[in-house]
Amino acid sequence: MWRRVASVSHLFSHSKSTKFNQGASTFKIWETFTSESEIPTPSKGSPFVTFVLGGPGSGKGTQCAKIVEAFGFTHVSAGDLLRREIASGSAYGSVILSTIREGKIVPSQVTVELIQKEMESIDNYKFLIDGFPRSEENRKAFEQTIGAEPDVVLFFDCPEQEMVKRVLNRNQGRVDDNIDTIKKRLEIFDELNWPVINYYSQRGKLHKINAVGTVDEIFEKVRPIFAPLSK
Ligand SMILES: Nc1ncnc2c1ncn2[C@@H]1O[C@H](COP(=O)(O)OP(=O)(O)O)[C@@H](O)[C@H]1O
Ligand SMILES: Nc1ccn([C@@H]2O[C@H](COP(=O)(O)OP(=O)(O)O)[C@@H](O)[C@H]2O)c(=O)n1
Ligand SMILES: [Mg+2]
Repeated sequence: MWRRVASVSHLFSHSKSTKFNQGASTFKIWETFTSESEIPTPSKGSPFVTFVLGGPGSGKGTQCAKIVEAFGFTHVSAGDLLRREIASGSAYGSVILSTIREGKIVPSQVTVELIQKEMESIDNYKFLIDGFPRSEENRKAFEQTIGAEPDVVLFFDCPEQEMVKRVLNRNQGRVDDNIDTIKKRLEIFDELNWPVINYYSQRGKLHKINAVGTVDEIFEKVRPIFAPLSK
């Protein structure tokens, strides 16, 4: 039932000779970037994808809202898409719910399909993909299915104690914002996140941001990354 079709191809169709569909040769382009502050220049013909990584409660969603406001991105939250799928009563709903409740990672095939559909439905070329990829499996599934790599990867680096405190105070009625599930999520984050971080760090795409401070203080560290982009 899952198809390896880049049906977001309308987004990528103008980028035939760009990094989006050159496979391994993509990396050659990126190896030339020596400074992590350099980002590629986006154009309306091809999507500009930013992955937003960080542990639970590190402030990904909060900072995404600020980036949307300042730079005109569309926020695509993997967790929100999964919760929307549960609420819609879809066939995947019960599996997704039990996976989230256990603090585990939903199979990449499901999450990537939701992200792909969402990207297709949006009339914008600047995307923030929040909470994804959470594992190497997630990362590879996105690249293989969508045929694209991110342009920028943000990583909100936050101490565990601070993340736990924030999640327990979040008050959004989420089934996974309780101490038992948080512990599990942090364990899984620790186990699966670092290979993804290392992967993008080696490719010069990673922007690691200290996520301790006020929301505005943190955004002032994010802002310069996107400064070359106009809204
Ligand atoms: N810099 C910050 N300092 C204190 N609390 C924060 C900060 N950023 C976000 N929060 C709060 O912490 C909770 C988790 O933030 P959120 O953006 O949902 O994180 P994530 O998406 O990474 O799980 C929310 O209640 C949010 O209001
Ligand atoms: N790529 C993803 C993103 C979220 N999820 C699931 O959805 C849950 C909530 O994700 P989220 O991004 O909304 O959570 P926060 O980091 O924002 O607290 C995760 O703990 C996973 O169970 C997933 O399986 N795969
Ligand atoms: Mg979030």
